[in-house]
Amino acid sequence: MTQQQADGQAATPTDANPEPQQASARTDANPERQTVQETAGSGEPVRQLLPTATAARTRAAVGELVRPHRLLALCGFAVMVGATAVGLLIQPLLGRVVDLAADHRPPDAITTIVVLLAAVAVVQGLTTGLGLSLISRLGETVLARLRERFVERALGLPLEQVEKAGSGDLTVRVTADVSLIADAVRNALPELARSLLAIILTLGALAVLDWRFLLAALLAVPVQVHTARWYVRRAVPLYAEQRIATGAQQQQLLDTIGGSTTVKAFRLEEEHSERAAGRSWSVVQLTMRGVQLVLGFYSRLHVGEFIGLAAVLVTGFWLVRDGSASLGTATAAALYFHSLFTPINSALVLIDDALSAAAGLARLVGVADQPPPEQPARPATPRDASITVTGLCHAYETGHPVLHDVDLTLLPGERVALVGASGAGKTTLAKIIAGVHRPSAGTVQLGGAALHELGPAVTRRTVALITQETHVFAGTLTDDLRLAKPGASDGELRSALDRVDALGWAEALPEGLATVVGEGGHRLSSAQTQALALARLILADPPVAILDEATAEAGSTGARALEKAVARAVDGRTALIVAHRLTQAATADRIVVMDGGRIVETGTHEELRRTQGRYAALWEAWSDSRDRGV
Ligand SMILES: Nc1ncnc2c1ncn2[C@@H]1O[C@H](COP(=O)(O)OP(=O)(O)OP(=O)(O)O)[C@@H](O)[C@H]1O
Repeated sequence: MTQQQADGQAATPTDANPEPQQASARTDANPERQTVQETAGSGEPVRQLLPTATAARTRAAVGELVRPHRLLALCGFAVMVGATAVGLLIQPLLGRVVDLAADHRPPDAITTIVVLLAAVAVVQGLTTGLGLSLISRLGETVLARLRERFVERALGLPLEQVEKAGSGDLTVRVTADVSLIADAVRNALPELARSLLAIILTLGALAVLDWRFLLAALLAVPVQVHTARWYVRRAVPLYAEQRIATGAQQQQLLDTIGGSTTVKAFRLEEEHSERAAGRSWSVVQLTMRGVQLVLGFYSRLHVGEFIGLAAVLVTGFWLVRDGSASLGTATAAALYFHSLFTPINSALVLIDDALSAAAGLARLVGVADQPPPEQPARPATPRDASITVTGLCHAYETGHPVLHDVDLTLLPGERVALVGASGAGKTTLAKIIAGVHRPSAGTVQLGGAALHELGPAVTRRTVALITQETHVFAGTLTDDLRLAKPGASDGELRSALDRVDALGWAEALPEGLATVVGEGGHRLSSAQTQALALARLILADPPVAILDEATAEAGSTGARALEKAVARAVDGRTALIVAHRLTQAATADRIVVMDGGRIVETGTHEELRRTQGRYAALWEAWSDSRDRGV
C-alpha cells in the first residue's frame, strides 16, 4: 500500500500470526512469546527463529514505554485536537462566502471572512507544527528506549540461540525492523494520528451543520470498512510471508557469500546460485502480489468516495429546497465530506505502515522481552586465578555430544596448551570456560566459584577470550584500545602496544595512534588485528586468558612474532591456549591433548613425546610438514 510497495520494493510484514506457506508458528511455554520454526523445505536445516511477541504483549510493551512520558503524550494529543478543530472553521467560512454571494452582497462584505480565513490558516499551521513536534519527540524517545533494550538483550542472547536462528534473523531485526519502526514513528504514526483526528472531528462538524449530512456521509462507511477488511485479510498473511521470504533470502545470501570459500572448494556454486535465485524469485512473486492487492484496494475505495459525496450533495439539494439549510451550509457540508478524502485515504494507507511497524515491533519486543542473563544476587568473588572443569559434557544438537566428561584443572598462573585434531572439541571447551556457551552438564569454576555464582559481569572481569574473529571497531586506534580500559592514559596504551611489539607499526600509521581504523578507516592486517587484541587483553588485565587460534592466521614468521607477543600478553595470568602451531604448545607449562571430545593425554612437551602417544604422533607429523615447508 505504501509507495514503496507500489514501486515493487521491499516487503513489509504484519503483526498477526498467520501460518504462511514457508513457516509454521507455534506458541512456546511462554504465552507472551511465539517461537517460529522456519521449515524451509527441500531438506534445508530447520531454523528456530528468535521469539516474536504476541499482539497483546506488543501493545503492553508500547504502553510501558509510553507511560513515563504521559504528560508529553497528553500535551501532543491536546495540541493536535486544537489544531484540527481550528482547521474545521474553514468550510463554514467558505459556506458563508457562498451565502453572501447568493444574497448579492457587495464584495467588501467578505473582508472579515478573508481575514478570519487567513488567521485560521496561520493558527492551524502553528499548532499543527507544535503538535507534530511534540508527537515526534515522544516517538523518538520511546524508540530510543526500545532500541536500547533491544541491543542490551540481543547482546545477552545465548550464542546457541542466535546460531540456531541464523544470524540473518537478528540482522533483519536490527536493520530492517528498526528502520521500519523508525520510519513509522517519524512519518506514518503522526500522520495517522492527525488523519484519525481529522476524520472524527469532521464527522462531528457535519453533524453540527445538520445530522442528515452526517447520515449521508456515513453511507460511504460500509464500503470503506469492507475495503479495509478485504485488504487486511489478504495483506496480513501476504506481508508475513514476504517478511519470512526476505529473511530467508538474506540468510541464503549471507550463507553463500560468507561461506564462499567453502562453496567454491566443494563446487557448490551452481547449487547455491539456484537456491539464491529461488529465494529471490519467491520475494519477487510475493511483492507483485502486494502491488495487485494495493491496486484492488484503491479501486474499491474510490467507489466509497463516490457514494458518500453523491449522498451529501443530494441531501444538500433537498435541504436547500425545503429551506432547512442555506446554500452556504450545503456547500460547507460538501466541502467537509470532500476534505475527508485525504485523511481517510491516508489513514487506510497508513494502517498498512502501522501494521508493518507493528510486526517489526513485535519482533523487537520478542527479543527485548528475553530474560536478561541471570545475575546472582550476590556475585561470588574468585579466590584465585585457577580454572577447574569437572564432568563437562556438551552437545550443540541433542543426541550429538561433542564433549564427554571433561575434567581439567589449571593452577593460578599456569600456561596450558590445548591441542588436538580438528573437531576434537578444543574451541567448544575454550568457549565454555570463557562463559560463552553454557555446558549441557558439568561445571566450570574460576577461582573456586562456579560461573553461575560469579554472574556475567564478574566472569567478564575474570576471564577474557581472544579468538580469530577479533573485531576492529570503527574509530581511532586509541578508542579501540580504550574499549578494554576506558580510563587508560596514552602512556598505558603505548606500553600495552609495546609489550606485544605493536608500537612500531602503530606509530608508523598515517596519523599514529590517532589513525582511524576499522570499517571505512585504515585496514589492519590480520597479524596487526591479533596484536591489537593482545594489547586489549593487557589493558583489560583479567587474571585468566583463553586464546583460541590467536596465531593461526599469521604466516610463519609473523606467527612466531605473535607467539612471543602471546607469551608476554599472558605473562602472570592463567592461560589456556588452543595451539595449532605445536611450537607454541612446546613452550607451555603443560599440554592437554583432546580427541573426540575427550582429554586423552596431559603432560609437558618432553613427557608427552617420551610416551609416544597421540601428542608424539602429532608432533612428528607437524615437524615433518614443517621440515618439508608445508
Ligand atoms: N555451533 C556449532 N553447532 C553445532 N556443532 C558445532 C558447533 N561448533 C562446533 N560444532 C561441532 O562440535 C565439534 C567440536 O568442534 P570444535 O570447534 O570445538 O573443535 P576444535 O577442536 O576446536 O576444531 P578446530 O580445530 O577445527 O577448530 C565438531 O564436530 C563441530 O562440528
